[in-house]
Parts: sequence; C-alpha cells; structure tokens
Amino acid sequence: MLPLLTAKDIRKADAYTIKHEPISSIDLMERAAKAFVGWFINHFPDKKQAITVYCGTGNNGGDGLAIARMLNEHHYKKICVVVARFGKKSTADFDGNFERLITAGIPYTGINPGDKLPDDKGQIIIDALLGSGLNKPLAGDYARLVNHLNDLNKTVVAVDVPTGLFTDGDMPADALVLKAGLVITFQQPKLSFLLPESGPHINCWEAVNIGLSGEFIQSLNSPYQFIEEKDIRQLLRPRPRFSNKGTFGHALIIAGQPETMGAALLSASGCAHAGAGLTTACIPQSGLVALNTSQPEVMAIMRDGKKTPEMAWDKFSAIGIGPGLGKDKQALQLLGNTLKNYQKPMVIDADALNLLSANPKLWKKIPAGSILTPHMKEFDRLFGGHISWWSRIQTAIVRAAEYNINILLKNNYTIIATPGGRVYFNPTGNPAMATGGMGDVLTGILASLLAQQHPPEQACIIGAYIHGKAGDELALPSRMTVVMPGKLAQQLPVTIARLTL
Ligand SMILES: NC(=O)C1=CN([C@@H]2O[C@H](COP(=O)(O)OP(=O)(O)OC[C@H]3O[C@@H](n4cnc5c(N)ncnc54)[C@H](OP(=O)(O)O)[C@@H]3O)[C@@H](O)[C@H]2O)[C@@H](O)CC1
Ligand SMILES: Nc1ncnc2c1ncn2[C@@H]1O[C@H](COP(=O)(O)OP(=O)(O)O)[C@@H](O)[C@H]1O
Ligand SMILES: [K+]
Repeated sequence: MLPLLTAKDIRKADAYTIKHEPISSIDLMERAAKAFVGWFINHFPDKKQAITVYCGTGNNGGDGLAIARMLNEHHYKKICVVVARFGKKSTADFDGNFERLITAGIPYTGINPGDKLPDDKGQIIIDALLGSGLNKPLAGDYARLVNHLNDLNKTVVAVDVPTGLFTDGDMPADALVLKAGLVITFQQPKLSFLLPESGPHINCWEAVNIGLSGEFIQSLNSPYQFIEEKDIRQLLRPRPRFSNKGTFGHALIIAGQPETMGAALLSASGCAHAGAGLTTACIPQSGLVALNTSQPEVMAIMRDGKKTPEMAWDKFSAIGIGPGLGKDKQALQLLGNTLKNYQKPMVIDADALNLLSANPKLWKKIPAGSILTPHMKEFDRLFGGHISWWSRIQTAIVRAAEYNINILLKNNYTIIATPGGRVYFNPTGNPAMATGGMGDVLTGILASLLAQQHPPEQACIIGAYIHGKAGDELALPSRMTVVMPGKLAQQLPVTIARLTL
C-alpha cells in the first residue's frame, strides 16, 4: 500500500527528511526537480519545442526555476521563464534558485501585480506557480493569469499540483485551476487527484519518487492508502491441490425481479467466476429458464413474489443481496428476513441499499463486517446530500465505524472505508466500465470472496481491484470504449490467475 498524505503531513515528511537524512532543503528541491525533468524528457523529447516555465515565488516556483535550468543543461534551447511576483515574500530556496538561473544565463520576465500579461510563443507551459502550499482559492492577479493561460489552450505540464487545486479538503465545484494535460507530482498522488472534482482539471498524473523518508511516512499511519498490485498478489492464494468445491464456500445471491433478471444473472456470474465453490441465486420464478440456460453452473431458489421462500440460511457462507431486487413490499420483507436470519457478513447493494435508506430501523440488524456498495447517489440517499467527495469520505469514515461495516463507495477510484478507520483507494478500472450491470458483477465478486473466507476488509480490497483490473485487461489494449459486464465476469479467472502467479 502506498500511504497518501494530506498537505500538512507532506510538509512534515519534507521537514523530517531534511533533518534526518540529512539533506539541505535546496538539495531536496534539486532532487525533486531532477525527478520531474527525468520524466519530462521521456515524454517531450523534442528539444526544439519552445517551453515557458511559469514560476511563483514559493517552493513550487523554486522547483520551476531549477527545472528550467536543468532543461537548459539538457539542451532544451528555447526555455523562457516567467516569474509572477504577486506577493511580497519569496522562499529562501526560490531565491537560491533564482540566483542559479541568472548565473546560467536563462532569460526571464517578471510580472508584477496589475501588469499586462506577456504573450506566450511557447508550445508547452510548465506550471510552477503554486503547488501544495495553496491555502485559499485563486483571486486577483493569480486568477487573471490562470484564466489567461487556460485560454491559450496549450499543453500544460504541472509541477507537483496544478495551480489552484487543493491537495485535500472540500473542493468547490467552481474552483479556478490551471488545467493540466499532465501532472508530474512528487512522491505520491495527492488525495484530490483521486476524486471526481479533479476530473476537469487533470488529464493524467504521474508520481515520481523524490526520496522522502519512507520510514517516517509509514510512522504517520495515514488513514488514506492507495492499493498496489503487490498487495493483491499477497492476498490471493493459489488453490490447494486437494481442494474441492466445499473448500471455496457456498454463496447466495438474492437478486432480480422479472424485469431485472439480468442483474441477478450478472451478479451470479461474477460470483461463480470469482471462484465461489457453489453459487445459488434466489430469483423470481419466471427467471428460472433464463438462469438455467445462461448459467447452468448456478443453482436456484425460486421466489413466488408473495413470501420469502424457505431457506437453510446456515448453509450459505456468504450472501449478496440487492441487484435488481426492486423496492416493493415483498423486496422489503425479503431484506428484513435475510437480515433477521443471517448473522455473517453480507454484501448489500443497489435496491437493498435504497430499501435501507427508506427504512432506517433495519440499520441495527446489519451483521458486523458487512459490505455496503453504494454509488454516489445511493450513498447520498443513505447518508444525506454532500457538497463534495471529500465530505463523502469523511461521512464514510464515521458511518463505517458507527455501524461496524465496510462502505465501498463506487467511483473511478473506488473508495473503501473500513470499521477501523482506514480508507483505501482502488487504482484499477476505466470509463469503459461505466455500463449498466457493472456494479452487479462487483456484488457477485464480493460475495464470492466472502464465501472463500476472505475477511470483509480484504474482500473489498481484492474485489474492487480484480473487478477494475479485468475491465482494464479487456478495454485498454484495444482502447475499447465499452466493456460488457457479462464479458468482464468471464475475464475474472484470467485476471485472478495472472495475479496469483
Ligand atoms: N513537500 C515536499 O516534499 C517538497 C516540496 N517541494 C515543492 O514545494 C511546493 C510547496 O511549496 P510552498 O509550501 O512554498 O508553497 P507554494 O505552493 O509554492 O505556494 C507559495 C505560497 O503562496 C501563497 N499562496 C497560497 N495560496 C495562494 C493563493 N490562492 N493566491 C496567492 N498566494 C497564495 C502562500 O503563502 P501566503 O501568501 O499564504 O503567505 C504559499 O506559501 C510543492 O508543491 C513542491 O513543488 C519540493 O521542492 C521539494 C519537496
Ligand atoms: N469511469 C470509471 N472508471 C473506473 N470504474 C468505473 C468507471 N465507471 C464505472 N466504473 C465501475 O463500474 C461499476 C458501476 O457500478 P454501478 O454504478 O453500481 O452500476 P450498476 O448499478 O449499473 O450495476 C463500479 O464498480 C465502478 O467503480
Ligand atoms: K504547480
């Protein structure tokens, strides 16, 4: 796992590294600039392109000055520096790098408050105006400059953080940010990069290691963690040679109405393909032929639409309930009976979540360790409206602890809040997965992993990762715009095998 730090903790890690490595702060800036330049050269190898580096007078600006000098040393000959002197202060490392820039003979233009903004003949803009030190929304001269640069529509490469973007905390929907085609960020992705509000401002980002103390970063014990492939490789177990279907549990999927049988089929398929030893689907009577035809591996318990069928609840090692279940009286009764009769962790999704929002008395019956899988709208129905994704995360942390549950909030980077206060961000998945039925497959996967005895927190981490990874394997190589959920379910054994090697 890669710990994700708030701006405050980044400053602490910075200071600790300077003191204990030890390294002078200007040398750490040199290291950061070098890491940026290494990546930049690989992506923009054409040394004849004109590049303008816009610098503020803080440490982000100091980075910009060092970057301009290093690019010049690498024979990028059309480098121009613009220094925005909008404040009265500058940092010592900015000043040190400014002297080095002058010594290297690199041309620069200074702009003061109220000045006319200079023309820009460059093809590429490097944004080193403001970074993680941003402490208020852009206004005045900064807003004027950023609006001007946005209007130029050039390729923008941001240093560490695009100017105007907060690294964490509530982000106003109308925040003014210098739009970046690429952000080369130091040490770790910033938390805000993983939230949808950053979508309009960042096309892609890359994190480069600048050697901040790993030991110190771990000691901060950040609640925010970024899942890495190596974590999944550690958690997935090869199937023992003398195993049988009983070894991998029996999952029950309670889903579907006559009109939404597809949701039940997709969920059951996700469950069976993710490796449950046995999968049973509790479906409406009218869906039996569809189930038997499309998924002969899955067993059925039929619902007559009137009362909850008799079930030997104890024989199931996990339950997933909700996809396509409907919100009528029978669906509510079925959810109520499931919660009454089953005490092990279960997966609660889709209509079961909507029923829960409308019937809050059911909350106290949810078994400890259960997994709730809302998308944004379901989340807000459960917990009330939110002004930002950051505030959703804070609510998820509180509610996961209060109800002793895991909340898996679906998103481009799916967010998992655990009862112990951890918040995991899943890196896999892509927009080709934004297709109806994709979440139903995830519910099946999670129920399957619970049935295979993965503890709930682990099931969330593995489930979100392999779901997104299967989607990536299908969509990315041929840049497919859409991945069908049914195809994704079939890909799962391949994805899991690759991660179990
Ligand atoms: N940490 C690391 O690991 C490393 C970090 N490094 C680099 O340091 C960068 C952070 O530098 P930084 O702290 O000097 O802040 P930075 O972003 O340059 O802002 C400067 C000042 O601007 C001000 N200001 C704030 N908001 C404003 C606004 N809206 N409009 C106008 N002014 C505003 C505010 O000062 P104030 O006016 O509040 O006194 C603030 O202090 C980081 O992104 C990375 O590039 C690397 O070099 C080495 C390793
Ligand atoms: N742009 C995207 N990037 C990554 N994953 C995505 C994206 N869009 C959708 N997904 C994934 O697809 C699933 C969609 O779930 P959901 O909205 O519940 O769909 P449905 O209700 O139609 O089954 C989630 O797991 C989500 O993370
Ligand atoms: K910047």
